[in-house]
Amino acid sequence: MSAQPDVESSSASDAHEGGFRPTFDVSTERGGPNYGKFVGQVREFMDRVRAALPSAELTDELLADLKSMNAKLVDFETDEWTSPSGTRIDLPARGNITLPPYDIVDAGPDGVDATITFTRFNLGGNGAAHGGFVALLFDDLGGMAAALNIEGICRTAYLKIDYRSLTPLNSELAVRCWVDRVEGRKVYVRGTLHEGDRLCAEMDALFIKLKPGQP
Ligand SMILES: CCCCCCCCCCCC(=O)SCCNC(=O)CCNC(=O)[C@H](O)C(C)(C)COP(=O)(O)OP(=O)(O)OC[C@H]1O[C@@H](n2cnc3c(N)ncnc32)[C@H](O)[C@@H]1OP(=O)(O)O
Repeated sequence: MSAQPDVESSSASDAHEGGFRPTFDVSTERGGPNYGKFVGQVREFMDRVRAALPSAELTDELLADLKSMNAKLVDFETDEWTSPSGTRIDLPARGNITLPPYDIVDAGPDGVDATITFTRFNLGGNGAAHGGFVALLFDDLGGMAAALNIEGICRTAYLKIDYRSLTPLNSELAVRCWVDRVEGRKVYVRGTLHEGDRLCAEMDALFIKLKPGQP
């Protein structure tokens, strides 16, 4: 299991509180004991689709399979606060299939350390990761670093990425985000992404602490 930040339980009466919640119902059981394997298969499928040149027959076969699978999920839609894809804190990236599947190594007021391995789904071009996925990784982990530092919830005001060298696929990378300084509601966050000693990218971001009820 990944090390994960502490989050407290909140009640359903908080349903319309603003922004990203500092607290949400924690459950490592939603979706069942195999939900993590399910997400893993979804991610593998996205990798394989990105890499595949299927025959026309296989495309038709997979299309039928996917229609069948989508139909099975129609009646199980839930809100963002109770979907396991985003709230399963025991899984990489909280089980959120939108995010690159980072693993938290350590997280607290001093910053967030994580590892990430980008794969074929994250391909930008010529073997390197897409810069948008690097920014997405930094936005989420930077937001987490800000939230843990100020014990409040923030939204990104700006997110600047310097791409210092190519970010590879299929290689474990180290990412770190930390709060540089806090000025009132403004939380300035820095970040780095390394392959070994090589710096791939740096982040300079501003997160704004949300006022109570602010969306
Ligand atoms: C454990 C948890 C796990 C969970 C961890 C989950 C982490 C998820 C992280 C994902 C975060 C996102 O992607 S959030 C989604 C992307 N972001 C958004 O959609 C935000 C859209 N923008 C907004 O909603 C708004 O503009 C805000 C909230 C950013 C700011 O509006 P506001 O609250 O009215 O504040 P405002 O008065 O305008 O600004 C406050 C101060 O910041 C300054 N300021 C505002 N924007 C900027 C800017 N771009 N560049 C420079 N400075 C700025 C202002 O000059 C002012 O300075 P001064 O006069 O005080 O000096």
